[in-house]
Amino acid sequence: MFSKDIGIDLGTANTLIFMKGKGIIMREPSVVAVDTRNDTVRYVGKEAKEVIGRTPGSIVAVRPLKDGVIADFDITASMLQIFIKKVFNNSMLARPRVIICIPSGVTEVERRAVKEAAFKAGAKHVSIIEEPMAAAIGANLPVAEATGSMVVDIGGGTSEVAVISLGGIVAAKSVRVGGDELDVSIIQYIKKKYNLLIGERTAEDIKIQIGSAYPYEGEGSMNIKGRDLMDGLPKNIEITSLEIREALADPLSMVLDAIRTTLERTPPELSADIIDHGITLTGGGALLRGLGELISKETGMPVYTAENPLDCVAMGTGKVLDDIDRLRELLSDDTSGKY
Ligand SMILES: Nc1ncnc2c1ncn2[C@@H]1O[C@H](COP(=O)(O)OP(=O)(O)OP(=O)(O)O)[C@@H](O)[C@H]1O
Repeated sequence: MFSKDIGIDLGTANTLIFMKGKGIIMREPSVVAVDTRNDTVRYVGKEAKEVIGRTPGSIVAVRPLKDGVIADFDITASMLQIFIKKVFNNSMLARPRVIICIPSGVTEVERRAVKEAAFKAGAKHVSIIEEPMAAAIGANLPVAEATGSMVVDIGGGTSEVAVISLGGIVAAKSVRVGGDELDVSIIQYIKKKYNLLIGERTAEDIKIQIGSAYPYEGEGSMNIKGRDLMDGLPKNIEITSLEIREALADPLSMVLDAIRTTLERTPPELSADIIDHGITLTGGGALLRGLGELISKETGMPVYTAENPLDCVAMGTGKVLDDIDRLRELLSDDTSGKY
């Protein structure tokens, strides 16, 4: 029977599902709202994200993957099962083959556990692919060729830097700094400077609207709302793009350090290729204004942002599904030879 194989980008911020023959068919935040009275999952994805910070005491919104690791396995597994069932409208004609990309920091136990969750959701075969490899494939880098390609995937919880050649990762570094950490830095900056407490969603909004890594044309300011820590009352303040750039400088310097370290570990022949072809940015963090300029200035390399950076990892899993006979060797755990 015809089976619709799927590729899953199980990210700390977003989960995307690619279906063979259809492309990306689901994009949902990796968020679950749990009713603590009976430990049941009440909402997942977009619905759950909407209720973050607004739930009554008994319903808690959790992000089961945090800082690039699986913080709560059972909830991750339930979320994965709900997403898989959702894309098949709860009716699988035939059991699908699944390729999952998980944050690279996860342990062997977590890796096996994620596979188990996919099996429970009805998968026939489950393979894992390394995140930077999937990102590079999704960004159309020539990963299988004898040339060095450098990818920097900046997600919600982690930033993964890798140099890939001949289908393998030659040098890599992963840091637990991604878009979430940028949001936290904004919260801390505003708290310290203005004694104002803002929520995670407001911080992300500020980052997307006026955040930057490098000066840009049309710099501006934004009116934000929070709770004054002195008198506990709601308050408005005006914040400028310059201040936000200052707030983001520290976490961004950690990403820059990871890029420098990876470049230092890269064999000279491949370094020469990177000078020629540049560094490719993927992941939602790549959308931060001026990030390419900053990395280019600090490394002296040309930097390109992939088209649709948020989709690269899911597209990468999809390309492997589409061309499994040729690309099977890029899966990190397909030792059987029988995909
Ligand atoms: N326009 C934008 N400017 C800056 N950051 C953005 C923008 N759009 C999205 N982001 C950030 O991108 C991050 C999510 O990226 P992505 O979906 O690639 O992460 P993920 O794959 O779920 O995480 P990970 O790779 O760590 O598992 C969030 O932190 C989000 O705030």
